Amino acid sequence: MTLPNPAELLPRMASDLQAHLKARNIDEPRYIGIRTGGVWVAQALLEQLGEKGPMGTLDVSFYRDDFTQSGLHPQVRPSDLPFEIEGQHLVLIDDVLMSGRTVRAALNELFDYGRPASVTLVCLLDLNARELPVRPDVVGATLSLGATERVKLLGPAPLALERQDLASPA
Ligand SMILES: O=P(O)(O)OC[C@H]1O[C@H](OP(=O)(O)OP(=O)(O)O)[C@H](O)[C@@H]1O
Ligand SMILES: O=c1cc[nH]c(=O)[nH]1
Repeated sequence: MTLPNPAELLPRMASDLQAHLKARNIDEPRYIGIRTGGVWVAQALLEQLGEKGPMGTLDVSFYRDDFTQSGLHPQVRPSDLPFEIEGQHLVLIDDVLMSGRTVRAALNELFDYGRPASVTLVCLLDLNARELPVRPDVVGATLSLGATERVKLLGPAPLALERQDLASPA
């Protein structure tokens, strides 16, 4: 399986996002990346869009539905949302969409800050393996992996995708 080069996906993602926002008359959305990989994609996307406004970052660790099983990861950092959530149009950005559970956790966290006017979801990769009714509005590429295959985004710059096989010894 050949993995796409994120740099080649970003220009179309940026133009698809612009078209999506324009169709909904959304002028000044607030951009939020999900740590870790989603923040790197958000930074690259904002650069592509020529957007200089503040970007929020979300760490959804405390909101994960497997939190009690996985415990607290040593690298958990607070979320940083340098703008109001209430009434705003949000663009939520992540690197990979697999089960949809990370996005569910992100939405729960965001709604603790306020009631946004809308949330647009952007993902670099959709792995076509959703367990929840979560679909990206803008997607870089869709891949179907084997049962033991995973992809990892390396970053922050340059961005690259790496294939991993859970069945192979580390
Ligand atoms: O749709 P899901 O099944 O929830 O999977 C998608 C999530 O998995 C990865 O996060 P991870 O927790 O590995 O963190 P990372 O971004 O720090 O690699 C990825 O960055 C997505 O956020
Ligand atoms: O392959 C996968 C699945 C979930 N999250 C990732 O980052 N990669």
